[in-house]
Amino acid sequence: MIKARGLARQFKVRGHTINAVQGVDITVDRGELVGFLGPNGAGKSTTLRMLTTLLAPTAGEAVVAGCDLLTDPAGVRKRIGYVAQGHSAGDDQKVINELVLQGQLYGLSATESRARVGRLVDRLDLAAVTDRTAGKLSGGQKRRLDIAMGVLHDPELLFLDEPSTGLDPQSRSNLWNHIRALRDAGTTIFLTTHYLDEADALCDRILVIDNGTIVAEGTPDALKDSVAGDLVTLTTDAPTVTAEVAAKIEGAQEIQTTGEVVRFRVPQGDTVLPTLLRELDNAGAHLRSVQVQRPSLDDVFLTLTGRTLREAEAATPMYGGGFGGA
Ligand SMILES: Nc1ncnc2c1ncn2[C@@H]1O[C@H](COP(=O)(O)OP(=O)(O)OP(=O)(O)O)[C@@H](O)[C@H]1O
Repeated sequence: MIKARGLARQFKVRGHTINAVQGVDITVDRGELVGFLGPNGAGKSTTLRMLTTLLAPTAGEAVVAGCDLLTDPAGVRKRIGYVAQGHSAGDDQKVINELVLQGQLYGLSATESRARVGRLVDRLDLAAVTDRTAGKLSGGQKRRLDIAMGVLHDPELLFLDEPSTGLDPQSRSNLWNHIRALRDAGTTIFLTTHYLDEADALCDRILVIDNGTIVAEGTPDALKDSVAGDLVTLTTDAPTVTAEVAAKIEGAQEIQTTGEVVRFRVPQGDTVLPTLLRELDNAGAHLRSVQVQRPSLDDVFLTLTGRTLREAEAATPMYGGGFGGA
């Protein structure tokens, strides 16, 4: 559904060249829900704007929804939906009118558009608010309205830019359900996010982007497995003996002792526990607690880039502050 090769975009600002996206390869299969994860300024929106024909690439090529991005941008536009970061409906317009009008902009007749809007507002839980003005909707309802506007023409491929930014936790998980339902109904979805939990909970596959380059790609579980392994934390009355026993466990690495706490990583934390507990018992070490944690996507980012996502975001230079929606 998406096949991009060497896609790149530079910006020239006051004599400086910004390499916002540096030759990314992206493959998304039909029916997938793929997340594009990275800190602010990593190049997510710029990539999305190129894939949706809104911004010309400086280099590279792509086929999007079966059409060539460079030679048939109109074909791409017809087949995709795009929900940008900002709220797209007019605040003083009634929801129903905005939606029907949007359908007509996509070339549907008024009757056809009304019928489709009727089905969509049911699916996206907006039926109760169609007579309200868009400005009176809650954050979650607004995002669902944005999505409704983006899928009125029934696109094969939907792009969502930071769909849940600014939503409270309940509205986020509700929105995720709607995004999953769209995928289950056959829409291929490519979304950007800088939330690890969103990428983890929602996406079949994740591409991690940092400084305009894709640094990792895989299912959330495969990405986590690529980190050194599960983190085992043992609190014990005999840390030295415990660390020695841990060192003998097959695959154990990064063994660290801090006071009474011994930590190490091992590929499958839960499967080594029985052996570990038996060996510790034989060695006379008593445990006060045992914890096994799967690595998080933040661990993945840390392993790949040497920074946590939070640090990466804090370090992102804001270029004059004027490119937020870029
Ligand atoms: N129109 C523009 N002119 C100059 N620089 C730009 C422009 N658009 C984006 N940039 C720069 O390109 C880099 C990538 O920006 P981009 O918006 O793609 O990142 P992002 O990962 O989407 O971040 P965010 O989550 O904040 O939207 C940043 O350094 C940004 O300042």
